[in-house]
Amino acid sequence: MIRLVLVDVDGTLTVDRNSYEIELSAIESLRRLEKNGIKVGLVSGNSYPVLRGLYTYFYFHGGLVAENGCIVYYNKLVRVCEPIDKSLAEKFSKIFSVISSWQNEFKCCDLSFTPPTLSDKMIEWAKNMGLYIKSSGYAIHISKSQTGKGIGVRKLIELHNLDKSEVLGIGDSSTDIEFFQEVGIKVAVGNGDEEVKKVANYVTLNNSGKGVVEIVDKILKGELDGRN
Ligand SMILES: O=C(O)COP(=O)(O)O
Ligand SMILES: [Mg+2]
Repeated sequence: MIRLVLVDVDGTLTVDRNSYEIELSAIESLRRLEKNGIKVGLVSGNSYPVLRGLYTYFYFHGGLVAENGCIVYYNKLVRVCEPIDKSLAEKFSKIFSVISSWQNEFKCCDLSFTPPTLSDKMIEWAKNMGLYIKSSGYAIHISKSQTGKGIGVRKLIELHNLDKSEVLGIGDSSTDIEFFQEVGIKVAVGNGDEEVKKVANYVTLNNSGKGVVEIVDKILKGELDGRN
């Protein structure tokens, strides 16, 4: 029985993968889940203040995982990663002529940069610095420990006292692969990265936010957890 649905933000709740426009029908759909007793949570590389704001006003109650797994909130705030040296934001942006996100001021452990294109030189630099580097398709992320959304999702599910089989996750990019390893039912949106679709139990026909609407309908009809 699905008791918790965890949703990525950029590229999954938006109208498309290169957009910051929230697909409002996806929010309305997820609210229907909550009305049917299935809590909804957010999982993203965005900072805690951004995610807490979205979570509050979307009126979801399943908690959140911010900074690509490093910050977890569900009735209480838990930091799961080691803090990063914030001076790396300026260093990385100078070396690779990328823009340090305004959100980095409000982050502890995961720093993000645009444009999101990861180069071999960046990967080599991160390796030499002992840093973890990845791209969500919206931003490049560096962090100190081998973070990834999975460690935050595991903590959130623990705070819910649920089994992973009771949790469904929806995502679009390679940063959602670690997330998917911690949930029972893995859903990739139709326009998601090929590597995410490969590990998904289900790929929506629709893209991004419309894909969320599609999967919510299936959940409410009991089509995804063997109820019919
Ligand atoms: O890259 C980001 O900061 C946000 O991306 P996500 O919500 O898809 O994790
Ligand atoms: Mg995403």
